[in-house]
Amino acid sequence: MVTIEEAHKIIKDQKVKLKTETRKLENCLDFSISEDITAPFDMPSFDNSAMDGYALCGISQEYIIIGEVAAGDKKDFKLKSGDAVRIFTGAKVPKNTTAVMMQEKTSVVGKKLTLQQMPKEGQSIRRKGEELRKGQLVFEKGTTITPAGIGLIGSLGIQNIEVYKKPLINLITTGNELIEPGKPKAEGQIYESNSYALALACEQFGFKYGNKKQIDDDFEAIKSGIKKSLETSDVLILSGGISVGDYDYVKQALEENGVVEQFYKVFQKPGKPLYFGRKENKFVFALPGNPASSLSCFYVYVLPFLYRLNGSAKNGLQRFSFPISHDFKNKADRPLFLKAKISNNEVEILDGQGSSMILSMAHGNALAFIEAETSYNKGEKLECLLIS
Ligand SMILES: Nc1nc2c(c(=O)[nH]1)N[C@H]1C(S)=C(S)[C@@H](COP(=O)(O)OP(=O)(O)OC[C@H]3O[C@@H](n4cnc5c(N)ncnc54)[C@H](O)[C@@H]3O)O[C@H]1N2
Ligand code: MOO
Repeated sequence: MVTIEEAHKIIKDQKVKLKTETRKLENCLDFSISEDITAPFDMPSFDNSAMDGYALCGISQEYIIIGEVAAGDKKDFKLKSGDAVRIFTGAKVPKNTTAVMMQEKTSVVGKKLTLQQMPKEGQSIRRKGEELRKGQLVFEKGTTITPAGIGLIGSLGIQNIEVYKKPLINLITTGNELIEPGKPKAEGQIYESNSYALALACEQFGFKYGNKKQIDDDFEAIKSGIKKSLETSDVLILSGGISVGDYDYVKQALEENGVVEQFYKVFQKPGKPLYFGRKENKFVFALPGNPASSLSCFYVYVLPFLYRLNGSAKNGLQRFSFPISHDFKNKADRPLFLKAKISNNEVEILDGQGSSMILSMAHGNALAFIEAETSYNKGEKLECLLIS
Protein backbone atom coordinates (compact mmCIF):
# COMPACT_ATOMS: atom_id res chain seq x y z
CA MET A 1 0.00 0.00 0.00
CA VAL A 2 1.31 3.47 -0.89
CA THR A 3 0.14 6.95 0.09
CA ILE A 4 -1.48 9.30 -2.41
CA GLU A 5 1.76 11.30 -2.62
CA GLU A 6 3.85 8.18 -3.18
CA ALA A 7 1.48 6.99 -5.91
CA HIS A 8 1.74 10.37 -7.67
CA LYS A 9 5.52 10.31 -7.37
CA ILE A 10 5.79 6.78 -8.78
CA ILE A 11 3.65 7.83 -11.74
CA LYS A 12 5.61 11.04 -12.23
CA ASP A 13 8.98 9.30 -12.03
CA GLN A 14 8.21 6.93 -14.92
CA LYS A 15 10.54 7.48 -17.83
CA VAL A 16 8.41 7.99 -20.89
CA LYS A 17 9.24 8.28 -24.58
CA LEU A 18 7.25 11.02 -26.25
CA LYS A 19 6.53 10.69 -29.95
CA THR A 20 5.88 13.61 -32.26
CA GLU A 21 4.09 14.05 -35.55
CA THR A 22 3.22 16.81 -38.00
CA ARG A 23 -0.49 17.62 -38.14
CA LYS A 24 -2.52 19.97 -40.24
CA LEU A 25 -3.80 23.04 -38.43
CA GLU A 26 -7.43 21.91 -38.49
CA ASN A 27 -6.55 18.56 -36.89
CA CYS A 28 -4.66 19.92 -33.91
CA LEU A 29 -7.35 20.70 -31.37
CA ASP A 30 -6.28 19.51 -27.89
CA PHE A 31 -2.84 18.39 -29.10
CA SER A 32 0.26 19.75 -27.35
CA ILE A 33 2.85 21.45 -29.48
CA SER A 34 6.28 19.83 -29.41
CA GLU A 35 8.34 22.90 -30.31
CA ASP A 36 8.04 26.59 -29.52
CA ILE A 37 6.08 28.63 -32.05
CA THR A 38 7.37 32.12 -32.80
CA ALA A 39 5.79 34.80 -34.94
CA PRO A 40 7.17 34.61 -38.51
CA PHE A 41 6.26 38.27 -39.10
CA ASP A 42 4.87 41.30 -37.29
CA MET A 43 1.16 41.09 -36.60
CA PRO A 44 -0.60 43.00 -37.98
CA SER A 45 1.92 43.00 -40.78
CA PHE A 46 0.90 46.48 -41.98
CA ASP A 47 -0.86 49.51 -40.46
CA ASN A 48 -4.56 49.05 -41.21
CA SER A 49 -7.91 50.62 -40.51
CA ALA A 50 -10.05 49.54 -37.56
CA MET A 51 -13.14 51.24 -39.06
CA ASP A 52 -15.05 51.89 -42.23
CA GLY A 53 -14.49 55.63 -42.71
CA TYR A 54 -11.78 57.99 -43.91
CA ALA A 55 -8.02 57.99 -43.60
CA LEU A 56 -6.93 61.56 -42.86
CA CYS A 57 -3.68 63.44 -43.19
CA GLY A 58 -3.19 66.17 -40.58
CA ILE A 59 -5.51 67.29 -37.78
CA SER A 60 -8.34 69.37 -39.13
CA GLN A 61 -12.10 69.39 -39.54
CA GLU A 62 -12.22 69.48 -43.33
CA TYR A 63 -10.45 67.39 -45.94
CA ILE A 64 -10.57 66.65 -49.66
CA ILE A 65 -11.23 63.05 -50.63
CA ILE A 66 -8.61 61.91 -53.16
CA GLY A 67 -9.44 58.21 -53.56
CA GLU A 68 -10.48 54.92 -51.98
CA VAL A 69 -8.76 51.89 -50.52
CA ALA A 70 -10.55 48.64 -49.58
CA ALA A 71 -9.35 45.56 -47.64
CA GLY A 72 -6.90 43.61 -49.78
CA ASP A 73 -6.15 46.55 -52.13
CA LYS A 74 -2.52 47.06 -53.06
CA LYS A 75 -3.00 50.77 -53.90
CA ASP A 76 -0.35 52.92 -52.30
CA PHE A 77 -1.49 56.48 -51.68
CA LYS A 78 0.84 59.05 -50.22
CA LEU A 79 -1.27 61.66 -48.43
CA LYS A 80 -0.54 65.37 -48.10
CA SER A 81 -1.93 67.51 -45.30
CA GLY A 82 -5.68 68.03 -45.88
CA ASP A 83 -6.09 64.84 -47.95
CA ALA A 84 -8.56 62.10 -47.05
CA VAL A 85 -9.05 58.64 -48.52
CA ARG A 86 -12.21 56.58 -48.26
CA ILE A 87 -11.13 53.46 -46.36
CA PHE A 88 -12.66 50.22 -45.08
CA THR A 89 -11.96 48.00 -42.09
CA GLY A 90 -8.79 45.97 -42.55
CA ALA A 91 -7.53 48.03 -45.51
CA LYS A 92 -3.90 49.16 -45.50
CA VAL A 93 -3.76 52.79 -44.37
CA PRO A 94 -2.05 55.10 -46.88
CA LYS A 95 1.36 56.65 -46.14
CA ASN A 96 1.20 59.77 -43.93
CA THR A 97 -2.19 58.87 -42.45
CA THR A 98 -2.63 60.69 -39.14
CA ALA A 99 -5.90 59.05 -38.10
CA VAL A 100 -8.97 57.24 -39.38
CA MET A 101 -12.40 58.71 -38.67
CA MET A 102 -15.39 56.36 -38.66
CA GLN A 103 -17.93 57.32 -41.30
CA GLU A 104 -20.75 57.92 -38.74
CA LYS A 105 -18.84 61.03 -37.57
CA THR A 106 -18.48 62.56 -41.00
CA SER A 107 -20.50 64.23 -43.75
CA VAL A 108 -19.55 64.33 -47.42
CA VAL A 109 -20.51 66.79 -50.13
CA GLY A 110 -18.87 65.95 -53.45
CA LYS A 111 -15.16 65.57 -52.65
CA LYS A 112 -15.41 67.62 -49.46
CA LEU A 113 -15.29 65.73 -46.17
CA THR A 114 -16.35 67.45 -42.94
CA LEU A 115 -15.81 65.83 -39.55
CA GLN A 116 -18.24 66.19 -36.66
CA GLN A 117 -15.37 65.89 -34.20
CA MET A 118 -11.66 66.58 -34.31
CA PRO A 119 -9.54 63.48 -35.00
CA LYS A 120 -6.96 62.28 -32.50
CA GLU A 121 -3.55 61.21 -33.74
CA GLY A 122 -3.44 57.46 -34.37
CA GLN A 123 -7.19 57.04 -33.91
CA SER A 124 -8.66 53.82 -35.37
CA ILE A 125 -5.34 52.69 -36.83
CA ARG A 126 -4.21 49.14 -35.98
CA ARG A 127 -0.45 49.46 -35.97
CA LYS A 128 1.99 47.03 -37.58
CA GLY A 129 3.30 44.69 -34.89
CA GLU A 130 1.00 45.95 -32.14
CA GLU A 131 -0.14 42.41 -31.34
CA LEU A 132 3.03 40.45 -32.06
CA ARG A 133 6.55 41.26 -33.15
CA LYS A 134 8.44 39.06 -35.64
CA GLY A 135 10.32 36.39 -33.66
CA GLN A 136 8.21 36.85 -30.53
CA LEU A 137 7.31 33.64 -28.65
CA VAL A 138 3.68 32.81 -29.39
CA PHE A 139 3.37 29.39 -27.76
CA GLU A 140 5.79 27.50 -25.59
CA LYS A 141 6.39 23.82 -26.29
CA GLY A 142 3.83 21.80 -24.29
CA THR A 143 0.97 24.24 -24.80
CA THR A 144 -2.34 22.56 -25.54
CA ILE A 145 -3.96 23.93 -28.66
CA THR A 146 -7.39 25.51 -28.18
CA PRO A 147 -9.74 26.85 -30.89
CA ALA A 148 -8.36 30.35 -30.25
CA GLY A 149 -4.84 28.92 -30.50
CA ILE A 150 -5.69 27.37 -33.87
CA GLY A 151 -7.03 30.76 -34.97
CA LEU A 152 -3.84 32.48 -33.89
CA ILE A 153 -1.53 29.94 -35.53
CA GLY A 154 -3.60 30.13 -38.73
CA SER A 155 -3.35 33.91 -38.69
CA LEU A 156 0.43 33.48 -38.67
CA GLY A 157 0.15 31.54 -41.93
CA ILE A 158 1.31 28.28 -40.34
CA GLN A 159 -0.44 25.24 -41.84
CA ASN A 160 1.45 22.29 -40.36
CA ILE A 161 2.23 22.00 -36.67
CA GLU A 162 4.66 19.73 -34.84
CA VAL A 163 2.75 18.13 -31.98
CA TYR A 164 3.15 15.26 -29.55
CA LYS A 165 1.32 12.11 -30.55
CA LYS A 166 -1.60 11.23 -28.33
CA PRO A 167 -1.27 8.01 -26.37
CA LEU A 168 -3.21 5.02 -27.70
CA ILE A 169 -5.67 4.06 -25.00
CA ASN A 170 -7.59 0.80 -24.73
CA LEU A 171 -10.23 -0.06 -22.15
CA ILE A 172 -11.13 -3.42 -20.64
CA THR A 173 -13.97 -3.96 -18.20
CA THR A 174 -14.27 -7.24 -16.31
CA GLY A 175 -17.12 -8.92 -14.48
CA ASN A 176 -19.63 -11.76 -15.06
CA GLU A 177 -22.43 -9.56 -13.78
CA LEU A 178 -22.00 -6.88 -16.44
CA ILE A 179 -24.30 -6.48 -19.43
CA GLU A 180 -24.52 -3.82 -22.06
CA PRO A 181 -27.09 -1.03 -21.58
CA GLY A 182 -30.14 -1.62 -23.77
CA LYS A 183 -30.18 -5.39 -23.24
CA PRO A 184 -32.70 -7.06 -20.89
CA LYS A 185 -31.27 -7.52 -17.41
CA ALA A 186 -31.50 -10.84 -15.53
CA GLU A 187 -31.40 -11.33 -11.75
CA GLY A 188 -27.94 -10.53 -10.36
CA GLN A 189 -26.80 -8.64 -13.44
CA ILE A 190 -25.98 -4.95 -13.62
CA TYR A 191 -25.43 -2.67 -16.56
CA GLU A 192 -21.83 -2.06 -17.53
CA SER A 193 -21.30 1.68 -17.20
CA ASN A 194 -17.66 2.25 -16.29
CA SER A 195 -16.41 1.96 -19.86
CA TYR A 196 -18.81 4.72 -20.95
CA ALA A 197 -17.80 7.02 -18.12
CA LEU A 198 -14.08 6.37 -18.63
CA ALA A 199 -14.23 6.70 -22.42
CA LEU A 200 -16.00 10.02 -22.17
CA ALA A 201 -13.72 11.23 -19.39
CA CYS A 202 -10.87 10.56 -21.85
CA GLU A 203 -12.68 12.49 -24.57
CA GLN A 204 -13.55 15.36 -22.24
CA PHE A 205 -9.84 16.08 -21.93
CA GLY A 206 -8.98 15.50 -25.58
CA PHE A 207 -7.99 11.82 -25.45
CA LYS A 208 -9.60 9.05 -27.45
CA TYR A 209 -9.65 5.36 -26.73
CA GLY A 210 -8.94 2.87 -29.48
CA ASN A 211 -11.12 -0.03 -28.45
CA LYS A 212 -13.04 -1.28 -25.47
CA LYS A 213 -13.73 -4.82 -24.45
CA GLN A 214 -15.93 -6.46 -21.83
CA ILE A 215 -14.54 -9.75 -20.45
CA ASP A 216 -16.07 -12.22 -18.00
CA ASP A 217 -14.35 -13.20 -14.74
CA ASP A 218 -12.39 -15.96 -16.48
CA PHE A 219 -8.65 -15.98 -15.89
CA GLU A 220 -7.63 -17.22 -19.35
CA ALA A 221 -10.04 -14.85 -21.10
CA ILE A 222 -8.74 -11.89 -19.09
CA LYS A 223 -5.13 -12.91 -19.68
CA SER A 224 -5.56 -13.21 -23.44
CA GLY A 225 -7.72 -10.06 -23.56
CA ILE A 226 -4.93 -8.12 -21.84
CA LYS A 227 -2.30 -9.60 -24.18
CA LYS A 228 -4.25 -8.53 -27.25
CA SER A 229 -5.15 -5.08 -25.92
CA LEU A 230 -1.57 -4.37 -24.84
CA GLU A 231 -0.35 -4.89 -28.40
CA THR A 232 -2.15 -1.74 -29.51
CA SER A 233 -1.99 0.37 -26.32
CA ASP A 234 0.34 2.94 -24.89
CA VAL A 235 -2.01 3.00 -21.91
CA LEU A 236 -4.33 0.16 -21.00
CA ILE A 237 -7.11 0.99 -18.55
CA LEU A 238 -8.92 -1.87 -16.85
CA SER A 239 -11.86 -1.69 -14.50
CA GLY A 240 -12.88 -4.28 -11.92
CA GLY A 241 -11.40 -7.54 -10.72
CA ILE A 242 -8.43 -5.90 -9.02
CA SER A 243 -9.41 -6.49 -5.40
CA VAL A 244 -8.82 -9.67 -3.37
CA GLY A 245 -11.89 -11.78 -4.22
CA ASP A 246 -11.59 -15.30 -5.65
CA TYR A 247 -12.66 -13.99 -9.07
CA ASP A 248 -10.41 -10.93 -9.10
CA TYR A 249 -7.98 -12.13 -11.74
CA VAL A 250 -6.69 -8.89 -13.21
CA LYS A 251 -3.47 -8.51 -11.21
CA GLN A 252 -2.29 -12.07 -11.87
CA ALA A 253 -3.29 -11.85 -15.54
CA LEU A 254 -1.23 -8.67 -15.86
CA GLU A 255 1.79 -10.30 -14.21
CA GLU A 256 1.54 -13.30 -16.53
CA ASN A 257 1.60 -10.86 -19.44
CA GLY A 258 4.91 -9.44 -18.21
CA VAL A 259 3.45 -6.26 -16.72
CA VAL A 260 5.54 -5.14 -13.77
CA GLU A 261 3.74 -3.67 -10.77
CA GLN A 262 4.73 -0.09 -9.93
CA PHE A 263 2.26 0.15 -7.07
CA TYR A 264 -0.81 -1.72 -5.86
CA LYS A 265 -3.26 -0.23 -3.36
CA VAL A 266 -3.36 3.39 -2.34
CA PHE A 267 -4.22 4.60 1.14
CA GLN A 268 -7.33 6.53 0.10
CA LYS A 269 -11.07 6.29 -0.29
CA PRO A 270 -12.43 5.64 -2.82
CA GLY A 271 -10.03 3.67 -4.95
CA LYS A 272 -7.97 1.68 -2.48
CA PRO A 273 -7.22 -1.29 -4.76
CA LEU A 274 -5.81 0.89 -7.57
CA TYR A 275 -3.00 -0.83 -9.52
CA PHE A 276 -0.37 0.79 -11.75
CA GLY A 277 2.04 -1.28 -13.84
CA ARG A 278 4.31 -1.07 -16.81
CA LYS A 279 5.58 -3.35 -19.56
CA GLU A 280 8.44 -1.64 -21.40
CA ASN A 281 6.86 1.54 -22.78
CA LYS A 282 3.28 0.46 -22.16
CA PHE A 283 1.45 1.44 -19.01
CA VAL A 284 -1.46 -0.16 -17.22
CA PHE A 285 -3.94 1.30 -14.76
CA ALA A 286 -6.25 -1.29 -13.24
CA LEU A 287 -9.02 0.70 -11.61
CA PRO A 288 -11.30 -0.65 -8.91
CA GLY A 289 -14.66 -1.68 -10.37
CA ASN A 290 -16.90 0.44 -8.17
CA PRO A 291 -18.14 3.19 -10.50
CA ALA A 292 -17.17 6.15 -8.30
CA SER A 293 -13.80 4.56 -7.51
CA SER A 294 -12.90 3.97 -11.14
CA LEU A 295 -13.80 7.48 -12.24
CA SER A 296 -12.11 9.17 -9.24
CA CYS A 297 -8.94 7.19 -9.91
CA PHE A 298 -9.10 8.21 -13.55
CA TYR A 299 -9.31 11.90 -12.67
CA VAL A 300 -6.70 11.81 -9.92
CA TYR A 301 -4.07 9.44 -11.38
CA VAL A 302 -4.73 8.47 -15.00
CA LEU A 303 -5.47 11.93 -16.40
CA PRO A 304 -2.21 13.55 -15.19
CA PHE A 305 -0.31 10.65 -16.77
CA LEU A 306 -2.18 10.96 -20.07
CA TYR A 307 -1.26 14.64 -20.13
CA ARG A 308 2.34 13.67 -19.54
CA LEU A 309 2.35 11.20 -22.43
CA ASN A 310 0.75 13.89 -24.52
CA GLY A 311 3.67 16.24 -23.78
CA SER A 312 1.24 18.66 -22.16
CA ALA A 313 2.24 21.21 -19.57
CA LYS A 314 -1.05 20.46 -17.76
CA ASN A 315 -0.83 18.01 -14.92
CA GLY A 316 -4.42 17.07 -14.21
CA LEU A 317 -7.70 18.58 -13.21
CA GLN A 318 -7.74 22.23 -12.23
CA ARG A 319 -7.46 22.71 -8.48
CA PHE A 320 -9.16 25.47 -6.52
CA SER A 321 -9.92 26.04 -2.87
CA PHE A 322 -13.44 27.01 -1.87
CA PRO A 323 -15.02 27.66 1.53
CA ILE A 324 -17.11 24.70 2.66
CA SER A 325 -20.82 25.50 3.12
CA HIS A 326 -21.24 23.29 6.22
CA ASP A 327 -19.21 21.59 8.95
CA PHE A 328 -17.59 18.30 7.90
CA LYS A 329 -15.59 15.65 9.70
CA ASN A 330 -13.57 12.86 8.10
CA LYS A 331 -13.72 10.17 10.74
CA ALA A 332 -11.91 7.64 8.52
CA ASP A 333 -8.21 6.90 8.90
CA ARG A 334 -7.81 7.35 5.11
CA PRO A 335 -7.80 10.58 3.08
CA LEU A 336 -10.98 11.02 1.07
CA PHE A 337 -11.85 12.27 -2.40
CA LEU A 338 -15.43 13.38 -1.86
CA LYS A 339 -18.09 14.00 -4.44
CA ALA A 340 -18.87 17.67 -4.11
CA LYS A 341 -20.68 20.53 -5.72
CA ILE A 342 -19.28 24.02 -6.13
CA SER A 343 -21.89 26.72 -6.51
CA ASN A 344 -22.01 30.38 -5.45
CA ASN A 345 -18.31 30.18 -4.58
CA GLU A 346 -18.90 27.55 -1.91
CA VAL A 347 -18.36 23.82 -1.87
CA GLU A 348 -20.88 21.36 -0.54
CA ILE A 349 -20.06 17.72 0.22
CA LEU A 350 -22.88 15.73 -1.34
CA ASP A 351 -24.85 12.88 0.21
CA GLY A 352 -24.13 9.39 -1.15
CA GLN A 353 -20.37 8.99 -0.87
CA GLY A 354 -20.31 5.18 -1.26
CA SER A 355 -17.77 3.95 -3.81
CA SER A 356 -20.52 2.22 -5.74
CA MET A 357 -22.57 5.44 -5.92
CA ILE A 358 -22.26 7.51 -9.04
CA LEU A 359 -25.40 9.64 -8.53
CA SER A 360 -23.64 12.22 -6.37
CA MET A 361 -20.74 12.40 -8.84
CA ALA A 362 -23.18 12.90 -11.71
CA HIS A 363 -24.91 15.72 -9.80
CA GLY A 364 -21.68 17.28 -8.58
CA ASN A 365 -18.86 19.05 -10.37
CA ALA A 366 -15.84 18.49 -8.13
CA LEU A 367 -13.85 16.11 -6.00
CA ALA A 368 -13.02 17.65 -2.63
CA PHE A 369 -9.89 16.37 -0.95
CA ILE A 370 -9.83 15.80 2.83
CA GLU A 371 -6.96 14.37 4.87
CA ALA A 372 -7.62 11.46 7.24
CA GLU A 373 -9.23 12.29 10.59
CA THR A 374 -9.65 15.97 9.78
CA SER A 375 -12.49 18.35 10.56
CA TYR A 376 -13.60 21.39 8.63
CA ASN A 377 -15.78 24.17 10.02
CA LYS A 378 -18.23 25.97 7.75
CA GLY A 379 -16.34 28.68 5.85
CA GLU A 380 -12.93 26.96 5.99
CA LYS A 381 -11.26 26.45 2.62
CA LEU A 382 -11.24 23.02 1.06
CA GLU A 383 -9.16 21.94 -1.92
CA CYS A 384 -11.28 20.82 -4.87
CA LEU A 385 -10.50 19.25 -8.23
CA LEU A 386 -12.92 20.49 -10.88
CA ILE A 387 -14.35 17.60 -12.85
CA SER A 388 -16.65 19.72 -15.02
N1 LIG B 1 -12.18 -8.40 1.28
C1 LIG B 1 -12.09 -7.25 0.66
N2 LIG B 1 -13.01 -6.93 -0.24
C2 LIG B 1 -12.94 -5.76 -0.90
C3 LIG B 1 -11.89 -4.87 -0.62
C4 LIG B 1 -10.91 -5.25 0.32
O1 LIG B 1 -9.95 -4.50 0.60
N3 LIG B 1 -11.04 -6.45 0.92
N4 LIG B 1 -11.86 -3.68 -1.27
C5 LIG B 1 -13.13 -3.16 -1.67
C6 LIG B 1 -12.91 -1.99 -2.46
S1 LIG B 1 -12.34 -0.65 -1.62
C7 LIG B 1 -13.24 -1.91 -3.77
S2 LIG B 1 -13.10 -0.42 -4.59
C8 LIG B 1 -13.73 -3.05 -4.52
C9 LIG B 1 -12.98 -3.14 -5.86
O2 LIG B 1 -13.11 -4.36 -6.35
P1 LIG B 1 -12.75 -4.80 -7.81
O3 LIG B 1 -11.86 -3.85 -8.47
O4 LIG B 1 -12.30 -6.18 -7.75
O5 LIG B 1 -14.11 -4.63 -8.57
P2 LIG B 1 -15.27 -5.67 -8.76
O6 LIG B 1 -15.36 -6.54 -7.59
O7 LIG B 1 -15.11 -6.28 -10.07
O8 LIG B 1 -16.49 -4.67 -8.77
C10 LIG B 1 -16.82 -3.86 -7.68
C11 LIG B 1 -18.22 -3.34 -7.86
O9 LIG B 1 -18.32 -2.54 -8.99
C12 LIG B 1 -19.25 -3.04 -9.94
N5 LIG B 1 -18.68 -2.89 -11.28
C13 LIG B 1 -17.56 -3.46 -11.71
N6 LIG B 1 -17.31 -3.13 -12.97
C14 LIG B 1 -18.30 -2.34 -13.36
C15 LIG B 1 -18.62 -1.69 -14.59
N7 LIG B 1 -17.80 -1.80 -15.65
N8 LIG B 1 -19.71 -0.92 -14.66
C16 LIG B 1 -20.51 -0.81 -13.55
N9 LIG B 1 -20.28 -1.40 -12.37
C17 LIG B 1 -19.20 -2.17 -12.27
C18 LIG B 1 -19.37 -4.48 -9.58
O10 LIG B 1 -20.59 -5.03 -9.99
C19 LIG B 1 -19.23 -4.46 -8.08
O11 LIG B 1 -20.43 -4.11 -7.45
O12 LIG B 1 -13.54 -4.24 -3.79
C20 LIG B 1 -13.98 -4.16 -2.44
N10 LIG B 1 -13.88 -5.43 -1.84
O1 MOO C 1 -11.52 1.94 -2.06
MO1 MOO C 1 -13.03 1.26 -2.68
O2 MOO C 1 -12.84 2.26 -4.07
O3 MOO C 1 -13.70 2.49 -1.57
O4 MOO C 1 -14.77 0.97 -2.62
